[in-house]
Amino acid sequence: MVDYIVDGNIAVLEINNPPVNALSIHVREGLLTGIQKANQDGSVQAIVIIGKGSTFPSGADIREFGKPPKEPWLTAVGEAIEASEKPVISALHGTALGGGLEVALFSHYRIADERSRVGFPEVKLGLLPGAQGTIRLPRLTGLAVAMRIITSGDHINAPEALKYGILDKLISGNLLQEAKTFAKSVIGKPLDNRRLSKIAVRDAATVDKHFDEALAEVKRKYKGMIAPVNCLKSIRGSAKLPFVEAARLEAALFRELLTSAQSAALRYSFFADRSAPRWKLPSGASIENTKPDIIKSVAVIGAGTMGSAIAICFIRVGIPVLLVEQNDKLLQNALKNIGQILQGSVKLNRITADQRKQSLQILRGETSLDIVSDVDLVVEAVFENLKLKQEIFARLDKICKPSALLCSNTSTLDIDKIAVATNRPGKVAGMHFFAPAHIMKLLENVYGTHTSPSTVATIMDIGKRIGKVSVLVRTCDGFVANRMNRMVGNEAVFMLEEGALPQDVDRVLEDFGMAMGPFRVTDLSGSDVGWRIRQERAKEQGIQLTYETRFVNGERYSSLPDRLYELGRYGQKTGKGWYRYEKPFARTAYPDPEITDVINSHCRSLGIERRVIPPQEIIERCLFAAINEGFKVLEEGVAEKPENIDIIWQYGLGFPRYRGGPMFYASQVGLKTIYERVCYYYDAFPHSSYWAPSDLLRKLASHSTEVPIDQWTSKERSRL
Ligand SMILES: CC(C)(COP(=O)(O)OP(=O)(O)OC[C@H]1O[C@@H](n2cnc3c(N)ncnc32)[C@H](O)[C@@H]1OP(=O)(O)O)[C@@H](O)C(=O)NCCC(=O)NCCSC(=O)/C=C/CCCCCCCCCCCCC(=O)O
Repeated sequence: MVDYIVDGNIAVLEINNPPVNALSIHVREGLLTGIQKANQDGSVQAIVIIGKGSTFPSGADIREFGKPPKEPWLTAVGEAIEASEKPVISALHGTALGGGLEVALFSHYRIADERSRVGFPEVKLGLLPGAQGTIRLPRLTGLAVAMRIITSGDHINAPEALKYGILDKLISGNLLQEAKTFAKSVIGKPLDNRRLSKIAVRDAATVDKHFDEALAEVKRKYKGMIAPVNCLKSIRGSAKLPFVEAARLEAALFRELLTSAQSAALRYSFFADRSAPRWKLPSGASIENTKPDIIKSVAVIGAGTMGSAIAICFIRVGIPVLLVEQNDKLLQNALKNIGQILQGSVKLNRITADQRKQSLQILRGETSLDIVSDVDLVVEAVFENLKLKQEIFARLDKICKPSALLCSNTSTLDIDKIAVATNRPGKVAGMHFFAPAHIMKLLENVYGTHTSPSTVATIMDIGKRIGKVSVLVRTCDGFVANRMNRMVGNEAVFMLEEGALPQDVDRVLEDFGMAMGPFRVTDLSGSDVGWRIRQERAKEQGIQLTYETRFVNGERYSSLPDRLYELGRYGQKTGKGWYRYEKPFARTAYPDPEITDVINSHCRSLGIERRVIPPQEIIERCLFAAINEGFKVLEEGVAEKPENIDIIWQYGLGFPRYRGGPMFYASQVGLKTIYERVCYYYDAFPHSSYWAPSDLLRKLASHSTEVPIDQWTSKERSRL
């Protein structure tokens, strides 16, 4: 894993641990013996550490965290590097991250390919750079820059790193050759002034000021996360304490993080990010064996808010879009809005004015569907109504070329029911974007019974091309996101009937870490949307909904949201919803005594006695109900693995990454507890049938020891 090569008077330690040269145990051992050997070898006068392949080490081996640590630890390896009697030069290329950058900071010199990047992304794993990164970096960059780099986890490009003093020299040619030449030039020079442990933090006197400012910033930006706070405490230690004591403090703060639930969740999320887009169908077709079609042009049908935002997703990566809207006035409005949104992106430095211009050049608005005959992919984004969508798909089927894929942005409707309207069900799929579609990272791609593997491969591939985190799910009512989130919404409203207020429910869930509570979310999207869907469904079933309706088909129903709709309280767009806003479209939500009155009078009129609902009950009823549904989603094969569900929640529903997602959270709570509480609530609320415990959950909870999350699907499902 570490090759020891001597060339003249230079020893080269070449790290060879693909794909990212992670500092696994054998790499650490190899580096340590390499340093020792080079120091004992009389012919060697300088040592170069370099990575083979595409990169210098990109960090510690994340898979080793959570297992019993194996010596030598990285700190011991680093201390041997720094103590070397012969100069050690780290030669960086690719991404020198985390422990990789720490190896470089233990070295006496750092040179780097000019295209390389460095950084300490540990905070994103709920950790800190625990091999003295927090106490060495400030000695090079000063406190403010070190605090920013370490608490953000951002990558820094090589020229910037040179400017901050992290690097000594940038290389544009052959890195190894240049490293050897550089090494020769420093032979015999004093080393103590190159050993960071011997150098003071130059702006140590200002540490309290920097600490206070940075702490306020991370508490605002990374609410609820402990790692950024520990990073700052450790950096403060670097300025206040002698080096050895600062290192001891860093180790203690690192250990606290390493064993934290947050780090476990973030490390899980790191691998879930990479695993979720890897799709596999029950037929065996998968990302490994199926080629995507290349999409060169797209039509978006419907130029409402959603359709316009979807169009932006494509044009900003250079894919031409035909935006079709039957009403010319709406179309012109949409084109104007798209221009404005892109102008906003220019102002925020997300794109250049030139990129905006190029994007708009490949956008064309049309009022006739006939124009889409030649596109490779159609994304339909009209109102959520099955009959309307079926009509559009039947027409598209006739107009579009046979190879074109026809996709719907439906958020709930069964893809199979849309596909039957066409003669190409293999080329029909769901592409469920989340609002606002040009901002939200998630794309829930949906396959139906007849969707072909190549259609799946193509929608997953195009998702990646437009920069989305794409997760594949099988069609069902609401797919994964809306199907599970419906339980949160239902329970939240039922708790209003039983004693809570919108702000109580939202506060508890936001304190848990959710980006927004369910009532603030409803106000954002508009309660008229849900009202229309409920009315449609009731009409389909021949049911008349009234304020007195408490059960629909034997299921508990609350008419509270309907009362709000009737009062014209649609949410932010009308300046009133579950909250009050200063004016329509204002963002700040204020609790509204009028809503308290509406809820109280609703309860009085229905004879419901109100009670105090404790925060734990709010968490359990919203999240455990969703988790139980998540197990049903796994059991039915709607989602292939728990990571897919968790990634959907993180990127689509604002679930805190530092809790992993609802399924990972369930694994931390313990499946026995979840199962018992689900049974308890099913007993208490038999008219909410979603509380019926999932068979998979019951099975997994019955094991005497917790079944690890990576075994929740394959083994248990086959035994059901
Ligand atoms: C930018 C990347 C490097 C590359 O990106 P890309 O090209 O897109 O490739 P990916 O798809 O992301 O990755 C390719 C595959 O590699 C896997 N991978 C990537 N990085 C790692 C890694 N660091 N470890 C393991 N595996 C990794 C990835 O999963 C892919 O595999 P697969 O295809 O999915 O199978 C990008 O990959 C990236 O950003 N990587 C992560 C970089 C990172 O986060 N680095 C920091 C890691 S943490 C770290 O370095 C910490 C250092 C401190 C160590 C402190 C030790 C102190 C010891 C003190 C002792 C305390 C003991 C206490 C115990 C006690 O007291 O008892």
